[in-house]
Amino acid sequence: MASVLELNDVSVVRDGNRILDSITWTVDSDERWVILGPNGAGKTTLLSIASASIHPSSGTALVLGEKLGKVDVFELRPRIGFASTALAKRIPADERVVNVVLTAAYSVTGRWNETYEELDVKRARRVLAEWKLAHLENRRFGDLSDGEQKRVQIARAVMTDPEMLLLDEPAASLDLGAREELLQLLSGYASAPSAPGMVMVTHHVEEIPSAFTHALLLANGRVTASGRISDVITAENLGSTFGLDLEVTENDGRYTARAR
Ligand SMILES: Nc1ncnc2c1ncn2[C@@H]1O[C@H](COP(=O)(O)OP(=O)(O)OP(=O)(O)O)[C@@H](O)[C@H]1O
Repeated sequence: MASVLELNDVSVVRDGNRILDSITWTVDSDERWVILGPNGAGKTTLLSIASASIHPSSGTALVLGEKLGKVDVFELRPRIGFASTALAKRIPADERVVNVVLTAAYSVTGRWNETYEELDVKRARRVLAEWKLAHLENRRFGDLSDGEQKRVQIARAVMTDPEMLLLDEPAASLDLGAREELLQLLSGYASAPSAPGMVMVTHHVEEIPSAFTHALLLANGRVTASGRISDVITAENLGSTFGLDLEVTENDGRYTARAR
């Protein structure tokens, strides 16, 4: 299986602080990873490397086989699907949902020209249907609920058939129904053989979609555990990562955690 991400001894230093410290990590195209860790652990910074948004201060990072620092990131980034709240904030509130998704094919937010290929429009509609958004295609993005907006962001991220999909806290701020609906859709997407390598950052084990295969735990910029999800999401590993005495349970690939 080809690797979509290969980090070797990667560190990121900002203002003299080592916010990522000697990370060595490989994501293969048939793996779906979740990253968990306390606030400030470095999760978003790690996704910034994976999305070719920043370069390591030291170490080497191969993204889709291309070495950061040696590759034109403007050619690399369109091959990566990325959904995050920071990106969503750049979507104009009055943009129609279908255009939010469609403009991904042109790597812009905000509709900028009226001549889209019919094929792209068809694909945007198919993706909207897959993410249960077809009935909202003509609504303004800013008028959607949080749950609907999150699904639109992911639909936009998968519109271009990315070779790697990165999701930064896709279920944050969702109510129980919206979270469960999103997790079901993510699980369905992740279990398709054609799905790309995936990495999702979350704060809660309850937000891990059941089809996810691997987990990486981070604390203070360092990896505290990584590997197959059932080996990593344990009371011992999460307890030492979060500095808590925890009880962790698993049921059909879904996890819960509580302080003891
Ligand atoms: N450009 C920067 N300059 C200085 N410090 C930074 C910079 N970017 C991030 N940091 C710091 O690095 C640490 C890791 O930040 P990061 O956002 O990656 O953590 P996180 O695990 O995603 O946190 P959260 O769970 O709160 O979103 C934080 O202490 C943050 O303040």
